Amino acid sequence: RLELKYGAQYTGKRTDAAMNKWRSNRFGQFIHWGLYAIPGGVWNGKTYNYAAEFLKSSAHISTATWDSLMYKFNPKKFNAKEWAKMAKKMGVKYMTITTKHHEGFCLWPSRYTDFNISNTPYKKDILKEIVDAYNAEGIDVNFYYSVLDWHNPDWRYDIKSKEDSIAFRRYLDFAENQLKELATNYPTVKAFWFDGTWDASVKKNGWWTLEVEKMLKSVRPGVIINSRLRADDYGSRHKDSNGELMGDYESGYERRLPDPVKDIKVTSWDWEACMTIPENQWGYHQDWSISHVKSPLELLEMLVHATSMGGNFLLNFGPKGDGSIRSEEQNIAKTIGDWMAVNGQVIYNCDYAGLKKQDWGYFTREKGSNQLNMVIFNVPVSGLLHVDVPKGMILKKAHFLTTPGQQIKVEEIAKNQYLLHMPIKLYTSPQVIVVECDNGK
Ligand SMILES: C#C[C@@H]1N[C@@H](C)[C@@H](O)[C@H]1O
Repeated sequence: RLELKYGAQYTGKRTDAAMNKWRSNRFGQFIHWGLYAIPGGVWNGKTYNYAAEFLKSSAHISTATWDSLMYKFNPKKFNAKEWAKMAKKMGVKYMTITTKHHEGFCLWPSRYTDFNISNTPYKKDILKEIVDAYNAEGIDVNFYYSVLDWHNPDWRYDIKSKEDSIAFRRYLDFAENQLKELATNYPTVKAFWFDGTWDASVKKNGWWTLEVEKMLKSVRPGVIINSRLRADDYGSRHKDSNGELMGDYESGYERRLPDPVKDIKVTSWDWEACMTIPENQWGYHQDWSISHVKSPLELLEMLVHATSMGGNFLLNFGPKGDGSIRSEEQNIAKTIGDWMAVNGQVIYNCDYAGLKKQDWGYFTREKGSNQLNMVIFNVPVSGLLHVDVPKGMILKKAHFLTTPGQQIKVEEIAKNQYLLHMPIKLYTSPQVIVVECDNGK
């Protein structure tokens, strides 16, 4: 093992109340909103297919031109309470919002840069409106913060000279001041979601990433930090040079999920996957016909998949520049919310059940419960659901979550092997079967 000054500060899962709440939340809404929402992936009449929040670089727009978008940011259709109500109905328990994305524009009236909401026609502290509206709906709010900052002249992609080092040190002080400002002025914030930390300049300053983690945890005790902030003494990210996870949960799953067999080890630490609805658009893009757009059922399966492996699922929304939510996103929120209203108990406060993955779908288990949840996406033509159980576990009774009075036949076919007999019919939404187990302990 290497002696590290800036490596993991602890091993194993945090078990304090704040982390237990973060874990039990399971389902979150990501919101990417900034100046990039105004052009929405189109510049001078040309549509750029790459992620809309990267339009400045895709269309080779100068910083001066891009930054002047600030004078156009005036979301007339913005209504924080409507956003929060939609999120509540979708069934999310937390929301992570981009306080500052790579463009450097701040949704809050930061005292450390003029490139912020107070200098837009909107003027008001829009971040506070959003935090208050979501908190009022009982939804926890987390802050996304990009360390990468295209606006700040002290930002550096690498440190190649004394001048770079002096400038970047100024930048790190600026960023730390902004983070302290966010943690101080928005006291209900529950977690910080760092991004834009992949460049050599940050990897060469692992000390700063630990200093920021410690500062935030002292300003806001219990606050949760993602692994993406962290670099160790040797520039190793997410996991330190001894292979230990840094921060409080792994946040490397971006637009992908761990494999239920090959990546089963993720069940031993906390993690979160963040997901776009189109293939790769985080900020609002005017034209979603340029790529596949995931259906509500595809996204619902990803949520269940994440829960089944002990992870959180953060589904992204990209509000328009006028503050409205596009109809496709509203429809997805409604469809997922309708399912969650009936079946949310197999997601919230649920975790990896410890059983072998089967083709028909996913197992989840509520913490401390002797009830096994089976979420079925692929009904076998035989109607027979195969279940391999760990030694000592006995499956007793089963029924659909929604019809507790109708038993489903549970047939033991061999040692630690069962078949559940599902009525053969057309199912048009994921089915949930709950199974009473005897864990033999
Ligand atoms: C690349 C990249 C960024 N990481 C995602 C979470 C989005 O913020 C995207 O712009």
